[in-house]
Amino acid sequence: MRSRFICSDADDGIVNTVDSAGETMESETIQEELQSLELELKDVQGQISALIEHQDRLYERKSELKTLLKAVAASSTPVAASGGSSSAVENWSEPFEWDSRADDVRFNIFGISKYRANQREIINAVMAGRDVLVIMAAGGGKSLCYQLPAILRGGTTLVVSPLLSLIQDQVMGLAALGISAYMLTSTSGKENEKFVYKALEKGEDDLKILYVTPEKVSKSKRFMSKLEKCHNAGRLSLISIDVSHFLEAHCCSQWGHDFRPDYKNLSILKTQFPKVPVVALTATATQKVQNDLIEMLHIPKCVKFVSSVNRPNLFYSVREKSLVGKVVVDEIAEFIRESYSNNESGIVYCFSRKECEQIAGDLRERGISADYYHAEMDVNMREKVHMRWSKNKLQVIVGTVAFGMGINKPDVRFVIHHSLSKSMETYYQESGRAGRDGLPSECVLFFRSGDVPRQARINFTSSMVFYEYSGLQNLYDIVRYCQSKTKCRRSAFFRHFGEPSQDCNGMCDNCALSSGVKEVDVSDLAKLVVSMVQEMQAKDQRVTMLQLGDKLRAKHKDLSAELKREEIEHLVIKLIVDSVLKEEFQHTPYSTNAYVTMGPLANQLLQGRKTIKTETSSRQINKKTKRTISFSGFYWLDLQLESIIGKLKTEKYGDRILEVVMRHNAVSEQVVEDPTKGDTCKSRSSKRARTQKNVVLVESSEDEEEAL
Ligand SMILES: Nc1ncnc2c1ncn2[C@@H]1O[C@H](COP(=O)(O)OP(=O)(O)OP(=O)(O)O)[C@@H](O)[C@H]1O
Ligand SMILES: [Mg+2]
Repeated sequence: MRSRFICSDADDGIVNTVDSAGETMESETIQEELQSLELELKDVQGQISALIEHQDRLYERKSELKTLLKAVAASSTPVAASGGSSSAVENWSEPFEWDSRADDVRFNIFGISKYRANQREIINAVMAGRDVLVIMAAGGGKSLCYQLPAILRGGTTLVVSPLLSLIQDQVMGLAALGISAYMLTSTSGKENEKFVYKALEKGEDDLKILYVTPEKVSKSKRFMSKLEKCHNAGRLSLISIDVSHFLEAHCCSQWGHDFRPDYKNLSILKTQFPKVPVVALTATATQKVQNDLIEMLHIPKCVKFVSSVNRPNLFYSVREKSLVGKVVVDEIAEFIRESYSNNESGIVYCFSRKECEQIAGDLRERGISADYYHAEMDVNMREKVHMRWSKNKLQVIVGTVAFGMGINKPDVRFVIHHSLSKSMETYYQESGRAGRDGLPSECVLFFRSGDVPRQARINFTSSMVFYEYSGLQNLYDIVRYCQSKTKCRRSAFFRHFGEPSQDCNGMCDNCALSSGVKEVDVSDLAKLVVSMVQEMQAKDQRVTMLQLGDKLRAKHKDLSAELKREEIEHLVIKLIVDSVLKEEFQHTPYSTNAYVTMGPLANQLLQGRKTIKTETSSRQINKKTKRTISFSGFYWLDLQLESIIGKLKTEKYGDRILEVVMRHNAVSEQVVEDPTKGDTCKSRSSKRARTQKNVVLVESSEDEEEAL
């Protein structure tokens, strides 16, 4: 019988029981229990910190949603139509003494027959000497809002614009209209600089509009002293600041946005020239960013005009991206050939410079006139490609997102994303390069779950750690946009920009095509995935999304039969987006690895308190059907009709014309629906002709009766 005595170790209160045989059997079991306790404690502490982090996110999201709610409430009251931050409801739509002069300049100099939404009101507020903040969709017509007053007000208008290529575009465009517009930038040469400085100082030469970059204002003392002279002589009549791209490219997020340093110094313009009206313009800005902008530019009393972010003429769609690169390029080439065979201009955005060059070459091999454009190219080469494309000598430009910022081509008919963008904001801006002339255009995004970690990794280099959370949430917003097979694509933009939802008019794939989408409960499979991550985490093993998929299929042979790799990837990404799993990044000097770990809601799923459902769709977007449906909807034809035969005739004859077209469409659709009949290429060409004819514009002619 073994005697036992007890020694108590007062420090940590652990009681050691020691067998008289000197052997400490229990202590081993106690040690083991202690170890598993330590492990479990570690796990629980991990979960607690994850839950606290998740709680922080929820608080942030809650305050963000409250801001959105205020914005939505504000935008539904009349005063907010102009969003005036001034107390009194000012009516900028009433007649003003400059109306006839403004109409004359608008029509005879700019060749514009009528104002678009908000343009006249904005021009009136600027002419009345008010500071103005303009939020207007890409292609909405912001430039007219300061260029027209620049002519009416006399003196010199200073325009601060973010990008050299935008400035060149604008100066060229204005010079072509006979307006004396100049630029003062790193590339504008000594002669030009001499002329501009003399014109600022003396005022003898006609200097209507002067374009500079934000750097010029914040860095050049000489420039500011010349501008002072112009102001002191009473000739500085207006300051326009194009604040699109004022956010750091890497984090367009209302949580962690940061202004480009040179923009922060622009408040000097209002401080130095308090009486000169400032008009700030951008395509997108959430409520919070708007407030920060007003503060940054020192225009607290400005009148705010917030137009809808809606781009009714754009058809948004998401396509599944094949694992095989060649298949993706074939699909892109076929889409362009099928739908845009008349050399209509388009952009293909790629993830990296290498991909740009590869895809441009592949498209050329498939008979598409395409070339690439990225920041590493020699400047002249880049200019040449941009020029050829602008002059329609090149149909498709294949660029990285850097390209999007510099172009103003109004007739871009399609924007294709070969990979997903980094956020809803950037996707809105990049896709917004399409259809700036207001005519129907298409925005297609090729989505594959495997691209998500790549996008996340590339965006979150080590210097990005601070923005990691907000940047990730932004990336997950666009992943949700891509993964949904039922939610209207447009509504994702309204939600992101805090705007009440508007009717899509069938101008997105999820609205245009019959549903045929089913929800499937995949909670059991999700539990297998999460348990596998849990086991590996317990053994301190890290796993990437790809490795997880392979391990799962290796472990559950029965699964691998019916489950394709991309379906597992799709599920893992969905679990990450739903906070059941989490992406963690390990930054090394050479690369950033994205690992999958347990998320804050993992246990809810494992304990059966959460279900996971994915959407499967039997529907295939038949290119032709989609084209016919999307572009023959009454909405879009109505839109075209009005821009061709004007509002009055559309109201008078529009329905009858649409009826005729829809009747033709119905015929062409039957042919489209059963391509098996006869020789498809023959019927396709006759289909194309008919489809093309029906979608082609109804020419405006005096004898409308003829067209019926
Ligand atoms: N009232 C109008 N009627 C017809 N076309 C217009 C009108 N106003 C502007 N446009 C044209 O629409 C196109 C886009 O205008 P603009 O470049 O000013 O857009 P934007 O709002 O600056 O876009 P972004 O945000 O992309 O810079 C231009 O070709 C311009 O001439
Ligand atoms: Mg613009």
